[in-house]
Amino acid sequence: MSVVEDPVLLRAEGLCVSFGGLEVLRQVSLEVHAGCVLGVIGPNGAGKTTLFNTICGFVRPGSGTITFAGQALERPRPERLTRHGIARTLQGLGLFAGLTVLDNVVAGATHRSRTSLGGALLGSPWADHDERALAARAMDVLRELGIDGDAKRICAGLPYGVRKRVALARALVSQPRLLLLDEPAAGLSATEVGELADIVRGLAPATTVMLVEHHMDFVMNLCDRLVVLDFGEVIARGTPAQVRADPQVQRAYLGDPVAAVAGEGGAHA
Ligand SMILES: Nc1ncnc2c1ncn2[C@@H]1O[C@H](COP(=O)(O)OP(=O)(O)OP(=O)(O)O)[C@@H](O)[C@H]1O
Repeated sequence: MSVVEDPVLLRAEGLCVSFGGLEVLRQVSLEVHAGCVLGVIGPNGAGKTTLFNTICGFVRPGSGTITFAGQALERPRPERLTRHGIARTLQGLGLFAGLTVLDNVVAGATHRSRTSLGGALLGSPWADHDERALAARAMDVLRELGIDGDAKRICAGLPYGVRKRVALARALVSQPRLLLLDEPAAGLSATEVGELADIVRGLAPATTVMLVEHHMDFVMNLCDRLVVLDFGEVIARGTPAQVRADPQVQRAYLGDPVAAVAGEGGAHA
């Protein structure tokens, strides 16, 4: 008998988060289907990054549950996320400025190494083998992202668009099942945004993507489904076309360019 796998890779149910008296997430529920690109949008302060932080275990919800690949993610430890099959990029990139591009990317995959710290210090044969395998894998990812020529360069001083790709490579090298991208298009030129969309579309089908983003053209063209947050609540969900036509979404963006939600060329909501 074949086992039918749940098409929902990540499910959040009834997430509530408060900081002091401020309710930042209120009963947020969503599903991320395997192999899809889900975009989370909403005005500034809507709770998007807090939602990511909750999934990653940086923020503990007051109530609610998160299930990943059918297993409850109870108190996920951020440093263990890649072991679960989840990787994340940060708004602030979080690269080691003084390290090379390659070393930054290898740092994202060290959980896959079989070498213990003791083994590495004692020069176990696994240590060399693992290091070479990780470097080869990291080079493959850099090649896929078109920045293998920068592998030996120190990150500091590289153009912002290249450093953004390094951050993406560092997340991808752990071969995550779920990739969380926090404002991946922010600060990129129009050309770079288009290239990024191609990269995300071209990811292995086994990679599911959840992204937070303000760049509406990018979101509307790339995402399979959207969830819209406003003041910590889900106010709409559906395909980009459904969300774009939703009057509540348009109202939420009043004060920001409504045209941006309507996909009429505004770059940022
Ligand atoms: N650690 C924290 N302590 C207190 N308040 C916080 C904390 N983190 C976020 N907040 C507040 O929670 C609200 C939601 O913030 P969050 O960063 O999740 O929103 P966002 O939708 O990602 O916004 P943006 O689009 O501007 O990045 C904001 O009012 C913010 O000031």
